[in-house]
Amino acid sequence: MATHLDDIVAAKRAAWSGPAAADAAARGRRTPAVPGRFAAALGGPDISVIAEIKPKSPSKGQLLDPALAVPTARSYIAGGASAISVLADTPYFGGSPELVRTVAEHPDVTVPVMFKDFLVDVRQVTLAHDSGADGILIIARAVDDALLTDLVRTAHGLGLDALVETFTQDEVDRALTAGARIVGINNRDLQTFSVDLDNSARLRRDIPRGVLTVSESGLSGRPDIERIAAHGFDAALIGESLLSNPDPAAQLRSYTGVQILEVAS
Ligand SMILES: O=C(O)c1ccccc1NCC(=O)[C@H](O)[C@H](O)COP(=O)(O)O
Repeated sequence: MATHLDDIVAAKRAAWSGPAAADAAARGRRTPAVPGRFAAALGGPDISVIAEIKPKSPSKGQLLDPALAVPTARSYIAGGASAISVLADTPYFGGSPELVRTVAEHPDVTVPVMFKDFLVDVRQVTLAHDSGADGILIIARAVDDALLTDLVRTAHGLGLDALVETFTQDEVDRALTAGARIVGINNRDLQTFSVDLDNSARLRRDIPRGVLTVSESGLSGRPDIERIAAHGFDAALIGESLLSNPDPAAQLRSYTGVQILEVAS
């Protein structure tokens, strides 16, 4: 059965199938990328939060007026977010590369920004770079091994960090083989939209030390954050629960000081 991800990826492949999409890239980046900036923001003894700006989503519908992206980024930073993820996809998530640029280039945005799209073509990495992002997200399931490796290498070559999102053990293995230095584990099943935090717990075990880990999706409340920190995650990627909270800064502050437990691997 086709998943929601399959539909999104098919649309993205169609959009990037010709030369026209490449014209959307390249308006030039205002300041050079600082290699490792995004990854460095996720290090440290306490759990980091990548707070997401996602105007809408297939699972939750409308979440944020894109015109409020910068004020939202300000409250995320006031609450202690380590980095901000901005959706670059328009049809399904209501973001755009321009929205990434608006947030990344704003003088009040002092933390690294991740370009969040569905990558199916290396030209999208250039687009992310030119949009002022410090990191990209690559969904392992959306690409084959050769393209996964190419996307990771291209990102590193341009001074961007790559967070490779996985959902199964096989995808974790593929991410590590492709040279991922940051591995994300999705808690959301993109076929049913059900969320299971145990997926993070299961797949975290065999990820070696030295690779940063991010638990993604469906996280809300300090108990969730403490739970993933107890499994050794360096960071949490959080969107919907922050966007539906009238005071996201207070929510983020409530996660302060959650220490990451050492894992055996
Ligand atoms: O969020 C969705 O509904 C979604 C649907 C189909 C593909 C991907 C989707 N989300 C991508 C994400 O990575 C999440 O936005 C991110 O992990 C934050 O999740 P949440 O805190 O649950 O908003």
